[in-house]
Amino acid sequence: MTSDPQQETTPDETYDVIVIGGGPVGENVADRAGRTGLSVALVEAELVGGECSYWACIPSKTLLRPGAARAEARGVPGVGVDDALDVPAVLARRDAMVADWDDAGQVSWVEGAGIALVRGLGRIVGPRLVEVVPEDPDADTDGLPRTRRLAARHAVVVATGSVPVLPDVPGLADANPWTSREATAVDDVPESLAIVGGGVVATEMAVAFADLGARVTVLSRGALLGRTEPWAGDAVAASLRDLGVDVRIGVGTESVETLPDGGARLTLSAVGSPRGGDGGSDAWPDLSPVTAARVLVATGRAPRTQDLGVDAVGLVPGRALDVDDTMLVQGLAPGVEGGWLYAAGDVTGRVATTHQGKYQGRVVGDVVAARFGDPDVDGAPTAGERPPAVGAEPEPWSRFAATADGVASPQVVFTRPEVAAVGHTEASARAAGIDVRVVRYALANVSGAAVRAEDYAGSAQLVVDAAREVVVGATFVGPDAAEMLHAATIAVVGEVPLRRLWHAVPSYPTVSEVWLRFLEEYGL
Ligand SMILES: Cc1cc2nc3c(=O)[nH]c(=O)nc-3n(C[C@H](O)[C@H](O)[C@H](O)COP(=O)(O)OP(=O)(O)OC[C@H]3O[C@@H](n4cnc5c(N)ncnc54)[C@H](O)[C@@H]3O)c2cc1C
Ligand SMILES: NC(=O)c1ccc[n+]([C@@H]2O[C@H](COP(=O)([O-])OP(=O)(O)OC[C@H]3O[C@@H](n4cnc5c(N)ncnc54)[C@H](O)[C@@H]3O)[C@@H](O)[C@H]2O)c1
Repeated sequence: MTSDPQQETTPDETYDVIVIGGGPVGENVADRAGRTGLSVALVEAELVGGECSYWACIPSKTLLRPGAARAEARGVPGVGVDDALDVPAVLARRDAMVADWDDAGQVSWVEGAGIALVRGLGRIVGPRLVEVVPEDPDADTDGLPRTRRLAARHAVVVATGSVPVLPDVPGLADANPWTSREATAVDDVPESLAIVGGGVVATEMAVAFADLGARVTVLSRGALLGRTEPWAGDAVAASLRDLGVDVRIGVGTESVETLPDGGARLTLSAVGSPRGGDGGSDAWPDLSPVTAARVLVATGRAPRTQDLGVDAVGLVPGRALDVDDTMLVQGLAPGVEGGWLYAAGDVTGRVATTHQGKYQGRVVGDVVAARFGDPDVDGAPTAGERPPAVGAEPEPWSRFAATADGVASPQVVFTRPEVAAVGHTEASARAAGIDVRVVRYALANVSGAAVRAEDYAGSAQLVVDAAREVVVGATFVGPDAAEMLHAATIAVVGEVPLRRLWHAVPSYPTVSEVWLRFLEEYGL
């Protein structure tokens, strides 16, 4: 740990606030932190816009959209659709959506917002001190020093995101496996793809690559989408099989052998009990080896703190940055002054979605802006509001608290069917000691579904706190379930009593009419 780096290094530049990481979260932090007149530097090692814009949300959803549009058209007689997708056109649209991996557009937004962009890899070298070096050691620094020492007068906010985890499977690293980066940036669709993992990346990429014409195998240790309702994961497993994907549940990857043609052969073993999580047979899963042109590893992500210098302030590299609800980092070493280090987004290990990270970014941006700037300055959103003292509990649901993280964060998995969920699952509500009542309804039974498609299939569920008669969780599985989720998020965050929801009349004939059915089923 650096004893007193302030005396050891003289900063080259000083800002009020330094944000490390210019992904969607860091951009939001920087924007809001500057709204009370503070000067803000945004340090970005790669592309401004982060993983989400170039290798995650945007390219993956762009690759998934054509198959979804085709399926939707097929559900309506009279609409002619080709069987195969025009793969070059799909990939060209993906390229356009990621701006050909050029961040000029985002940079111009940063500059327009008055934020100083510092390109390079940031590293904490002591309280409020950050060193920045080029990510590529051979890069031309345009006359600037190779190492720039930045000082923050008030705060450093870490928004460095996460990195994929590669499991320690013999031979896997030698097989040159893809992570989501290579999968979302694909130029040549492989003839076959073996996906290790059964979570969000695995299921979304399985649909996308099956749509693009690859022969896909999914190798999952447990039920698919293990953090959602079990019936939602089962529906995705069934639909993947309908798409021709070989879904193996309850299998582990023992070893990987690289084949002379560059492909790989994966040897499998059984994990856990014989019955997979897909509601299927009692038989052991198929453990025959899998051969594929490519392997995609989708076994989760880890907070990106490994090379961040957090040990300089007593934190453990590689671990998530633990934060309170104002996003202030906890656990600095005794003797290191506190109150200046904040974090938001994937790096906190709280929730790994862009929208929730951006929400945390707005919270921490407002906390920093109000704590260290003039919260009442013209145009500041914080006018008239005061943040809690450092370390004090913020008022829940105030602008200075990320209250929704624990109880009301939404997520959409853009598989076919889509899985959209917010708040508690039935199991997590029971574990939290809530007096749970569950209402399930088949979406095909509402008129809007029949109008929408001949073969509309889907299911939806509310988890109700029966003691308070409020919704604490909801899951929608079906075509365009994504667009039905926000009503549920509002009901959960607003703790709207069911008796008041009765007066929120869904339009006819929409699939959202399921809200009326929910309440009728509940007994209203
Ligand atoms: C394949 C895939 C699909 C996804 N799809 C969705 C989706 O549809 N919807 C959704 O909500 N979420 C989705 N996610 C999750 C989403 O991408 C993340 O939650 C989101 O990107 C987190 O934002 P962030 O700003 O915290 O981190 P990131 O987007 O990872 O950005 C962090 C930035 O920090 C930079 N950085 C890191 N370390 C340093 C350093 N030391 N110095 C300087 N810069 C640094 C990085 O270069 C990067 O630009 C997906 C994830 C994956 C992998
Ligand atoms: N639409 C979205 O919102 C979206 C899309 C993609 C990713 N993301 C986010 O990105 C993050 C990463 O996604 P992900 O799918 O990589 O993680 P995940 O946590 O969703 O799934 C990881 C999967 O890998 C399995 N696994 C873990 N270790 C393994 C091992 N050693 N061997 C075999 N299997 C193993 C797990 O059982 C699980 O099925 C997620 O937290 C997710 O929220 C979000």
